[in-house]
Amino acid sequence: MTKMTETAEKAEMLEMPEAAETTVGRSAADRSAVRQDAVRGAGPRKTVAEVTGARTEEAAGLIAGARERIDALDDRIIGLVQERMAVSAVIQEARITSGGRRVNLAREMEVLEHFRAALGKPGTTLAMTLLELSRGRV
Ligand SMILES: O=C(O)C(=O)C[C@]1(C(=O)O)C=C[C@@H](O)C=C1
Repeated sequence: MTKMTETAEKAEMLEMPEAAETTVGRSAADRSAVRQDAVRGAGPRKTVAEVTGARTEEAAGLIAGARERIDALDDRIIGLVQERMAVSAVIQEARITSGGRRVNLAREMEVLEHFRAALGKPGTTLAMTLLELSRGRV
């Protein structure tokens, strides 16, 4: 298992921001972080350990890659939630226009049970949030 480079490790241990700013002796992951900081005009940068909680470059690299996948998944989840809200609005609009009520509690119970069966108690909480986002948009 590869340890953090000596320079990076020393800079972290001694809390030397000026040393931490240099790219010399830094891992590829650290150099990438330095570039990202420069792009967004950030202040003193954090070490890989601070950003990822990892203590080795191997773990830091794995975490960085997995976080990219999580960000991509979160984007898709957000897109799906927005799509769900739009479909729900179509249903509610049709029901209200036909003279019915916006809310249909029996259906909401089905949705809650669907999520509870798949994800347990936190699934119910998630479904309640989805219903809150979907209800009353028309
Ligand atoms: O299925 C319906 O009848 C809807 O109106 C959709 C929906 C939902 O977003 O799931 C929204 C409001 C209702 O109270 C019940 C469910």
